[in-house]
Amino acid sequence: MARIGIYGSSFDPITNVHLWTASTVGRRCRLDKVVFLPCSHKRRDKEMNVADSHRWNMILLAIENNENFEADDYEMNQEAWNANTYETMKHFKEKYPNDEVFFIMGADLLVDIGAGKWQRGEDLVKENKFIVMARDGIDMLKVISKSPILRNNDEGFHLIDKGLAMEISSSYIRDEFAMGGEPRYLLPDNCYQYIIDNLLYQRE
Ligand SMILES: Nc1ncnc2c1ncn2[C@@H]1O[C@H](COP(=O)(O)OP(=O)(O)OP(=O)(O)O)[C@@H](O)[C@H]1O
Ligand SMILES: O=C(O)c1ccc[n+]([C@@H]2O[C@H](COP(=O)([O-])O)[C@@H](O)[C@H]2O)c1
Repeated sequence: MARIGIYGSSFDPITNVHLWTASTVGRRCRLDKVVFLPCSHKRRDKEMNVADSHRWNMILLAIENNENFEADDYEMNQEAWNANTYETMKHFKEKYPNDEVFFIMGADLLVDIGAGKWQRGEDLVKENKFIVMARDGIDMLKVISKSPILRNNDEGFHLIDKGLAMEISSSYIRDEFAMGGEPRYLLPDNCYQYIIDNLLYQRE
């Protein structure tokens, strides 16, 4: 039985922190693979800044030399954005029926699920396992104990403190490109070059 982590994000663009957190979690939780799952541009709660194809191509470039990393375009291929993580996890548990599947996320998302902001949040928590990475300023145990949705299902949460609060956000990189800055060392070289070649994240 393999252990598989599903890492969902907009990856707009993928950054070195996405890669570093994926490899840290992979090692610490003995995952056989981490699946990078970009969300669809049809998502209603967040607007994407470049086409799905660009976000997808950059993920492929970023993970090309790591045999434990894979990308999956399941959410990008959904007809409409009726998708949510509950349905996505159902899909992956069906795709890997003999394996153990985890959803990987930062503690900021634990706060959102606990506050009831996710679709079918209670079912999601009841029926799935999560690897939750600490983020500065968030007390994960307190978040769980204070949320009725989370506290009665807390055996599904594997809490990880990466030991280093490295923060590189996609929005910071986008802003740097838009303002003529130099975010070169915050993302893989080939992704940086892809952005330059395709004139992405430029000022309007
Ligand atoms: N430094 C970090 N430590 C732990 N988890 C992180 C870190 N950065 C991002 N994550 C997690 O990665 C996932 C994807 O986050 P997201 O795509 O919003 O990243 P982002 O780079 O902050 O994007 P944006 O700036 O566009 O909002 C979420 O689960 C988030 O909690
Ligand atoms: O299922 C939901 O209701 C839901 C609400 C917000 C975010 N998510 C998922 O959480 C992951 C990270 O989201 P975000 O906002 O950090 O890009 C991504 O895989 C999203 O599809 C899921």
